[in-house]
Amino acid sequence: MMAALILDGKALAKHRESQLKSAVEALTKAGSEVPTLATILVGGDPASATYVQMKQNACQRVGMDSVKIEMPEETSTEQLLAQIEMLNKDPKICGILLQHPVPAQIDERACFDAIAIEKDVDGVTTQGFGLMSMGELAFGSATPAGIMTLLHHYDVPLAGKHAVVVGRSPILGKPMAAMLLNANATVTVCHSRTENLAALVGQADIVIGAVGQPELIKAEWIKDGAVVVDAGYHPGGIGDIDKTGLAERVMALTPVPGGVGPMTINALISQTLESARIAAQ
Ligand SMILES: NC(=O)C1=CN([C@@H]2O[C@H](COP(=O)(O)OP(=O)(O)OC[C@H]3O[C@@H](n4cnc5c(N)ncnc54)[C@H](OP(=O)(O)O)[C@@H]3O)[C@@H](O)[C@H]2O)C=CC1
Ligand SMILES: Nc1nc(=O)c2c([nH]1)NC[C@@H]1CN(c3ccc(C(=O)N[C@@H](CCC(=O)O)C(=O)O)cc3)C=[N+]21
Repeated sequence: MMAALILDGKALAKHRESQLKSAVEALTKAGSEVPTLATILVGGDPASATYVQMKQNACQRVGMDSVKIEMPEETSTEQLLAQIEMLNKDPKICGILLQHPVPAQIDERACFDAIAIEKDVDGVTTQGFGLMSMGELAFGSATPAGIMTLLHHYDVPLAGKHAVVVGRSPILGKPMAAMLLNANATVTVCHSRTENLAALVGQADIVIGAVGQPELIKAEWIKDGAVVVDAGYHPGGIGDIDKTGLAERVMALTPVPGGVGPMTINALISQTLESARIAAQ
C-alpha cells in the first residue's frame, strides 16, 4: 500500500482564506458593510478563550470584522438570551457564534435556538439542523461542514461507502452523520452505549473520530485502505484516534493538529461571508 494521503486542513483553509479575502473585498467595493461576526464567550475557560481568539483572528485575516462578547461565569440563561436577542436585532451583525460549552447553570440548547436562523453561521440551531438534514438550504454545523469540504477537496469518494461516525453530539457527530447520509454514504453512528465498537469501526471505509476521549479509537481496529478523519482535539495535539502505523496502510488521514481544526474555523468564516452576501441581496 502506498503512503496515506494527508488531508491537509491547514493548507486548504489557508488557500480558501485567500479566496475569502477577495470575496470580502468585492462585497465591500459593491457598497456592502464589512461582514461582522459576533462571538460570545461565557466564563473564563482558557481553552475556549483560545478557540474564540482563533476565530477572531481568522476574521481579521480575511478582512471581516468581529465583535467579542465576554460574559461572566455566573451568567444566567435569561441574561444570555437577552444578549443573543440584541445581536439578532443588530443589523451590523451577520453571524453569531456562541462558544460551547457554556457553564452548567445555562440552558445551552435554549440559547443556541435563540440565534436567528439567518445568523446561525456556526450551524447550531435545531431549525438549521433540521433543514440541513432534510437536504434544504441551511448553514451546516461548522466542524462537520469543514470536514465535508476537506473530503470533497481531496475527491474522497463517499457515495455507497460505509461511514462510521463515533460520537453523536449535537454540534459534531449527529450533523456529521446527516451530512454523510446526504452525500449517499451508508452511515453507522456509534456512542457510549454502543456494543462492539471495535468491530463496527473495523467495517468502516470512512471513520470519523468525534468521541472527546484521547486516542480512544485504536489503530488496530481500522481496516487497510480506510479514510481516517480525526475531529478530536486534546492538549498537546492529541486526537480521538490512535494513529500508530496508519500512515503506511490507510488511504487517507487527517493530521492533528492541522486537519479538522483549521477547517472548522474556515467553515465558520465562509458561512459568515455567505450570510453577509444573502443580507446584501
Ligand atoms: N477540531 C474542532 O474543530 C473541534 C473538535 N472537537 C473535538 O471533537 C471531540 C468530540 O467533541 P464533542 O462532539 O463536542 O464531544 P461530546 O463530549 O459532546 O460528545 C462525545 C460523544 O462521544 C461519545 N462517546 C464518549 N465516550 C465514548 C466511548 N467510550 N465509546 C463510544 N462513544 C463514546 C458520547 O456518547 P453519548 O452520546 O452516549 O454520551 C458522545 O456522543 C472532542 O475531542 C473535541 O475536542 C469538537 C468540536 C470542534
Ligand atoms: N459553538 C461552538 N462551535 C465550535 O466550532 C466549537 C465550539 N463551540 N467549542 C469548542 C470546539 C473546538 N473547536 C476548535 C476549533 C479549531 C481548532 C483548531 O484550529 N485547532 C488547531 C490547533 C490549534 C493549536 O495549535 O492549539 C488544529 O487542529 O490545527 C480546534 C478546536 C471549535 N469548537
